[in-house]
Amino acid sequence: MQHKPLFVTGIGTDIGKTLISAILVEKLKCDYWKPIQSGELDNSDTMKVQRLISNTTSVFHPEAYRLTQPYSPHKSAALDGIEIDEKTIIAPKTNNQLLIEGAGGLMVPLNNHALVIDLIKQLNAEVILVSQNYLGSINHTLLSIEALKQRSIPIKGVLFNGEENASTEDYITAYGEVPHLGRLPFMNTIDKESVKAAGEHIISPSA
Ligand SMILES: Nc1ncnc2c1ncn2[C@@H]1O[C@H](COP(=O)(O)OP(=O)(O)OP(=O)(O)O)[C@@H](O)[C@H]1O
Ligand SMILES: C[C@H](N)[C@H](N)CCCCCC(=O)O
Ligand SMILES: [Mg+2]
Repeated sequence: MQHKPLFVTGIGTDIGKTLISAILVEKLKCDYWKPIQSGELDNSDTMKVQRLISNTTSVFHPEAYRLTQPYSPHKSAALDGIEIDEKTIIAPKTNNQLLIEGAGGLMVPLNNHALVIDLIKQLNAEVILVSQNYLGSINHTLLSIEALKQRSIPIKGVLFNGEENASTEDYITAYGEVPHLGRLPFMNTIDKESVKAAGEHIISPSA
């Protein structure tokens, strides 16, 4: 059976999407695709995930846009003298489960009319939302869930990253009516071995 793509997004940038994508890619042996890379082209998210996984099944698909500057994609594109055309961003063909990593959070602009959340809808993907515990994260997580629901985008669940806060996690999953997909503790060492072992903290999103 062909699965819908899984789209790993977060409640903001730098929230742990790439690390969690690596753990999921290793656990599910799925393919990885980062459609838009802004900056760090010599150490892209695709290269980071590639370095952290051990299985030989996962295929890494080339980015649709490789932008040289580390900003919101709409700004990075403008600085490179181009405009992102979201309609040209087509999921790569594969018989394997495809995991897609977004850029920043849901309402990050691709150009002056389309946001990351519009791309998720266009790609007919299901979302894994990465949240992290900080004062204000309940608001950011529930707003993200609300935006997805408003557009009828399926939510596989919320994955919590870092320090545990059980009451926050309970509130988010109860009010948001979304599955809790586990919590990744802070990792002192990030390498192939620890990424493989970290799979135990994550509940495989149900089919
Ligand atoms: N659980 C964790 N333990 C240790 N370090 C972590 C953890 N989660 C994230 N980090 C570190 O925090 C930084 C940001 O994480 P990451 O690159 O995964 O964020 P991101 O959401 O993918 O950012 P972007 O929006 O740029 O794609 C990285 O250096 C990553 O290794
Ligand atoms: C460059 C960075 N690492 C991400 N890829 C893009 C983050 C864009 C955030 C925009 C915003 O929400 O203000
Ligand atoms: Mg990333």
